[in-house]
Amino acid sequence: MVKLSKFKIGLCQLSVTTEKKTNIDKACSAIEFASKQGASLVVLPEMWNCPYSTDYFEQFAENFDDQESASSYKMLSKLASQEGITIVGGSIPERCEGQLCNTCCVFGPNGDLLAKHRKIHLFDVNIPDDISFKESDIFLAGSEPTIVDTDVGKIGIGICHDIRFPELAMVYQARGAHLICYPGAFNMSTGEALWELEQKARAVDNQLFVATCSPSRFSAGTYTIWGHSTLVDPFGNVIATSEHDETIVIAEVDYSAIQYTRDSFPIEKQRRQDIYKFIDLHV
Ligand SMILES: NC(=O)CC(=O)C(=O)O
Repeated sequence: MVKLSKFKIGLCQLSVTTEKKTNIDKACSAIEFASKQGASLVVLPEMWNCPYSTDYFEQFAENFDDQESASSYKMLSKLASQEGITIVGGSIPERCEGQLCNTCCVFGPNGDLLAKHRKIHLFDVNIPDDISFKESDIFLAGSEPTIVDTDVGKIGIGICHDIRFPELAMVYQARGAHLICYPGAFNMSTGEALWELEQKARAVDNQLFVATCSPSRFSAGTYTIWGHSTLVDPFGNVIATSEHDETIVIAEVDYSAIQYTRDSFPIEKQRRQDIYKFIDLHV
């Protein structure tokens, strides 16, 4: 049940250091700042507590069941309840049964964990003379879509490369999502070419809001990050965005734009399942 159909969102584009405590302190201040600006939903970047680099993931990983050591996880839960807001906690490396996952935790206003999304599509890429990265050397892929009912609507979660798979966004749309949040860390070449395009495509195809949140460009590690955390509406308009520096984007989400867009272009009613013979995405 949506309590707020019009609210402010805060996208915290943080610069990530090699000191975990510094990263947690920065995230904590950013969440408090966004909340003071009136944000009811705050989103953090992919890998906000750890440089986006395969040499750091193991060292920064947390086991969420071990409350003593899970300092990033605990901070998010505490801040959600302290500020009375919903937090889509970007992602951090999660230690799970002897393996690592790239995991996003969502907390509600009383600090409870509402959902946990493990990145489904791992970022394995090799662009000759440009970039090579292989998340699957380190991470185990998640196997479940994650849609979560919050005070600020039904939110589907994807992590970065997950945005490239329209099927995942379609599952979220079919299950009633108002907004899809993609914490992400695109790099310089994929960022310039595809970051905004992918967001607009997922928003327009599914007639819902898309929010992304990235680390800032000058984060630690050798992977150079694109930045540009953004909010796109169901019509494909960029409601708010940023450059690549550390910043907090505050923007208004108004879910009436979803109905307006769907009434204007009733593509859901016009869909010809008889022709595409798609699998049933609603189950
Ligand atoms: N972190 C990622 O998944 C990066 C990605 O998808 C990209 O294009 O860059």
